[in-house]
Amino acid sequence: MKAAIIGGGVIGGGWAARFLLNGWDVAIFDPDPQAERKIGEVIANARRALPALYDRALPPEGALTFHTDMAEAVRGSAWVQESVPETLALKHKVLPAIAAAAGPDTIIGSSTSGFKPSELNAAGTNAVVAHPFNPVYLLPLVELVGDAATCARAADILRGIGMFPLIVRKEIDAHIADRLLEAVWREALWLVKDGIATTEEIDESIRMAFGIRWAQMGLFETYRIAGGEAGMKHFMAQFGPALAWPWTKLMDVPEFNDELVDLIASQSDAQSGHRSIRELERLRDDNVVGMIRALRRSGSGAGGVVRAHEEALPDLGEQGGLPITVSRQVPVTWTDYNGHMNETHYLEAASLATDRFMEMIGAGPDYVAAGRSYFTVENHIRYLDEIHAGERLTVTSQVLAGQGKKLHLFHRLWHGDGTLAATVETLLLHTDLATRRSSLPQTTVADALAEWAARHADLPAEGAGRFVGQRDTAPA
Ligand SMILES: NC(=O)C1=CN([C@@H]2O[C@H](COP(=O)(O)OP(=O)(O)OC[C@H]3O[C@@H](n4cnc5c(N)ncnc54)[C@H](O)[C@@H]3O)[C@@H](O)[C@H]2O)C=CC1
Ligand SMILES: C[N+](C)(C)CC(=O)CC(=O)[O-]
Repeated sequence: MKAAIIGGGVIGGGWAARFLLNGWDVAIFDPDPQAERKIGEVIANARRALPALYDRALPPEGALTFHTDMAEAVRGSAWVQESVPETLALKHKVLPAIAAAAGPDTIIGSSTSGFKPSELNAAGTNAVVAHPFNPVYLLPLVELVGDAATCARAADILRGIGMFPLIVRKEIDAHIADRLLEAVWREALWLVKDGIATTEEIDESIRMAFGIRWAQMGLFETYRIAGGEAGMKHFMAQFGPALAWPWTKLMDVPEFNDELVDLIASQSDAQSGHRSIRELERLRDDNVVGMIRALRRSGSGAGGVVRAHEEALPDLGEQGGLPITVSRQVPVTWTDYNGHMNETHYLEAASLATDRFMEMIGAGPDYVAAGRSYFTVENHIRYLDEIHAGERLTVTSQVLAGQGKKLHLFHRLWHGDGTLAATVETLLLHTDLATRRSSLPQTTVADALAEWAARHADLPAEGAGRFVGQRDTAPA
């Protein structure tokens, strides 16, 4: 599949990374002579961050091309994303040119932060608003506004690249999220202009409290809890009167002049000017990845979107007659001060492979919830090669023995180029979770395991059965 990105700035670069890292070919048109460098830097950040959200590898990256002719970039694309600056006159120039080169089924999305589809399409085009959030390669939300059938097709494509389409029921200036953000932004500008707070103090008030709350429950669910046991009704009764109090200056907008720009910019420089924008982007990305990963566990918000996307990724398949039990990219957080994957994560990869193998024999989460599981009693790890951040790591699992209470596995950790990086030999015992003692597995599990053991019995397992300090013997 091919996507064309028209305008490769902050948002276009993010869209390019999102499509590319999900296996789409991406063609870019942007007249800025620096566009290729800038987009390259955004994609480098995305390669570091996006795969770290997943426990499985994303599809192989697509091909990235840059074009000096917009029609050439657009031709053959299933999706074209207009991301030129936010002026209606420019969008009116660019959208008809895109439409002229696009196929009849091509989805044309506009990243506009605030224009309505009826305004964008005044010249007879059929674009829908596909409004993303920065960084587009990490944050899932895309507000879709426009023709219902096109939005439904667009939503399917966006889910396929790990995003969360929110179809806006009626067109309105600034859609949903930007209306909320604009309200906070206006209040913040007032607070700075009136000398109530600095830019830094306002940021502290957000990140130390409601910013964390909003990421996992939003506004209404958060306030429902704030109503105590009586819930939302009590919350409304207590704080409803504040609507009539001077708690907001929303429509009383501060005058936008050089004085306001200089005031905000100088405080922002004092607050964050010691770091480059790319440094700040990496800090933001690491924090966002950590938060979304934490949300994966409960499936709340963006964590649920990543989990659903991961479950829809293609099956892992086989390698050399053995099942692939892990296929993932190595996150930066798995590396250490020696600049390679830390020893603990070799075991983590093997442990994930064991979990997957347990699922394959019918001893997955439901079996465990019913009171039975396998406990590891011994591991032997051979560290054969360094593994680096960003690499695609594959684990294959071989059954060495699988009778009675015993499950003896031999995991091989492979580099992306197919060379061996490590082996982990694991012995597990089937356990009754109520008594915490070893026990026989249920027949269905025992049968499935016996089948795998028979299938793997004649396969070589060089390096298995070794002990610490054992010397390599010369091959015969
Ligand atoms: N920056 C943000 O936080 C967000 C911006 N948006 C929307 O995304 C759109 C783009 O905004 P940014 O990426 O922030 O702007 P930007 O200024 O970073 O990038 C715009 C890019 O468009 C290129 N460009 C200018 N004229 C062009 C033309 N005729 N054809 C092709 N490319 C052209 C520029 O060279 C530049 O690289 C706007 O509609 C904006 O409202 C949406 C969500 C968030
Ligand atoms: C400031 N903004 C209106 C361009 C913001 C957005 O449109 C979304 C975002 O990423 O905050």
